[in-house]
Amino acid sequence: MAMDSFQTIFEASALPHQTAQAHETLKKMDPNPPFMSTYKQLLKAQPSCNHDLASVEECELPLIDLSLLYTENASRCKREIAAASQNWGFFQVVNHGISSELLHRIRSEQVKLFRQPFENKCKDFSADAYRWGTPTATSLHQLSWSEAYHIPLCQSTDLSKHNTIIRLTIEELAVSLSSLAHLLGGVLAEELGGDGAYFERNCNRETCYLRLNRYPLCPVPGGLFGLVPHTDSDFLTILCQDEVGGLQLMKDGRWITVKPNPSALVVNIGDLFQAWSNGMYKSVEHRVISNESEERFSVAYFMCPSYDSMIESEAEKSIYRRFSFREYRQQVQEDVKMVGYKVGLSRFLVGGA
Ligand SMILES: O=C(O)CCC(=O)C(=O)O
Ligand SMILES: [Fe+2]
Repeated sequence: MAMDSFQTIFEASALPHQTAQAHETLKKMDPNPPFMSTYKQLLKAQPSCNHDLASVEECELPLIDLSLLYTENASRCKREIAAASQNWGFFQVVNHGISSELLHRIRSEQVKLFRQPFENKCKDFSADAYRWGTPTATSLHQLSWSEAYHIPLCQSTDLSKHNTIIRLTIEELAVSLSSLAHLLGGVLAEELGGDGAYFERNCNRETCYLRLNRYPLCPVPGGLFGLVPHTDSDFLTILCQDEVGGLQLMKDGRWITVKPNPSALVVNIGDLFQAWSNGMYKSVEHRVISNESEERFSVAYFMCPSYDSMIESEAEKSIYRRFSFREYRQQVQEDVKMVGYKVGLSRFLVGGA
């Protein structure tokens, strides 16, 4: 039965009445990465992937109204941001100061960018910005059914050789998201009694990244991960998602689905903030679930420091040893290569191996 449905997926893409030439032309125009042919062996070996997604509950993340920061309720608002970062590692913000016109503009540029033929995608931005699937996957559980442009903002001047509009839109968005990230980072640092200006000094537009994600329709029965479970290797991430949904996070040992809120941005704590706050703020595992009927888009801004920035908490007894962002990145890359996955912060525990 499972094998039948797998064959149907493959055969659906074979059009018997087409000439070879027409087929070639269609293939050339296809925006989708060649998931089915590339992962044919994995899909054959494991025709459906039981991620046990059915039992996942939907919830609303703590919702923070940032306009309160400019009222007499500012202290309460700051405490709520810190509490959500401790208890959830995730929250959503409204009245965040990013214009909805700009968010719509980036979305429509992003859609155009991803709708171009697959063949053109590597050519548009600098060579290694465009990624799709998971080249190292040896099982369906390790495969991300998505494509992305992972854009270092330091390259914003030569971001896109051909497309000026998207370049300008990305630059404009980076400026706004950078102020929002500094604002949130400052609040979180001050709530810890720490250095509120740390992020202004160590993270600037040159050191941060913007990631444009697209989750294409996934015809595999039972669905696959759009993005495999992970934590982010930054201080904090600001995410603008569409209304399709699919983002899930780990809370109290269970996966829960985040209910999309069209007027909110989602914020999550990354590994560096967990270390910097001595484990107070949580870098929580999250993942995206693909679906077979609606494609999904999201934009993520990663607040990262310069590679030489040192990450250490001001606590008397630090859980993690002092490390540079460069060291962290290198360790993550080495682990992915050697162990097959990101080990993350546990590598940097005081007294750890
Ligand atoms: O698309 C999403 O909802 C999440 C994206 C994400 O987690 C990431 O890019 O690190
Ligand atoms: Fe993430």
